[in-house]
Amino acid sequence: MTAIDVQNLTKRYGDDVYAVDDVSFQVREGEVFGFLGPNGAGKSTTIDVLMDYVRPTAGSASVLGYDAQDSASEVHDRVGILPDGYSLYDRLTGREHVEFANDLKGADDDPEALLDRVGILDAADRTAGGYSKGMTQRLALAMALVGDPDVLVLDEPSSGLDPEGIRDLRAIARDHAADGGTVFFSSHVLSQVEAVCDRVAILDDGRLVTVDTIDGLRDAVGTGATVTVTVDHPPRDLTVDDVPGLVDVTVTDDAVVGTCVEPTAKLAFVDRVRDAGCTVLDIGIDDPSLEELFAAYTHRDVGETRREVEA
Ligand SMILES: Nc1ncnc2c1ncn2[C@@H]1O[C@H](COP(=O)(O)OP(=O)(O)OP(=O)(O)O)[C@@H](O)[C@H]1O
Repeated sequence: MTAIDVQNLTKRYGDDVYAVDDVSFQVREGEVFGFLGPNGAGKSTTIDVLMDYVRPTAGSASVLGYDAQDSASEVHDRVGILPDGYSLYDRLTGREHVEFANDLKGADDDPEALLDRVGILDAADRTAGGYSKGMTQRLALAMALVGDPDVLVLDEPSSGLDPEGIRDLRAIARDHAADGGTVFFSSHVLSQVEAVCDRVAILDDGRLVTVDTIDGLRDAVGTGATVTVTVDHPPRDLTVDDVPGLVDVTVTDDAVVGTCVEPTAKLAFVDRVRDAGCTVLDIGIDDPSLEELFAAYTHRDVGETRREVEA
């Protein structure tokens, strides 16, 4: 079944700011779906429409078959949201925040179990005013998990988290999907999306650029994997011209490097190096990073993409 269905969604502010421009995509139940785009791409606006925080100019959005506008309370009952830049109540403790979320959701979850799951059980009875940025984010994630929602919407969830927090977040997202739930993971941090998502939508300047698996994106861009075969000595008679999908072969004193635009070319390439009398000492494969794919799709250079990612 479709968990999230966005059809021809447009949100315009004033006469000429198209925050989201004719965007359509579907998220399947049980998948971790990455929603990727640079700052200002329209990610939060799309989420705001899903939650009926803003009304679309045109098009529609639904969650688990419920129209985001007409059935907002049914949507809210089934969605746990970690909003971008969530503000806590300084004078309430972590435990009280989870109890508050329980009240809002009509749930009866054990605050300690949830706080433990996000790694801040030891701060359960401290007031949130003294929480660090990472702890704040962890608490907001615990609140999103209240009531075991069918759909988890995470807007820039790794913001403020340390590496351990990021690992915990990924595990929570994957567990949620493994249990049949759906995760909508919006981020401008490409590596986060790559590590956890089944499929990715790329949004740029309000428009949907593509929706695909990470492997599908790689195939479509066709930038290929770099295969480095470390050898005992340079090959004497290397014949590679007839290997389909193998391009740009270079030979150094201790390695033969080829770009494979077809997965099957990798093994064939290594075989040919062996056939040329070399002993293969090591094989390294570097797939193009999501950063490079993103740059290719949005027609930016990788340096520009990196600057946006780091912003
Ligand atoms: N209330 C508003 N009034 C006017 N313009 C807005 C409003 N909300 C968003 N925008 C504009 O819409 C565009 C998309 O913004 P949005 O916040 O959805 O992007 P985003 O992809 O979530 O970015 P970020 O990663 O920085 O959070 C931006 O150009 C933004 O300035």
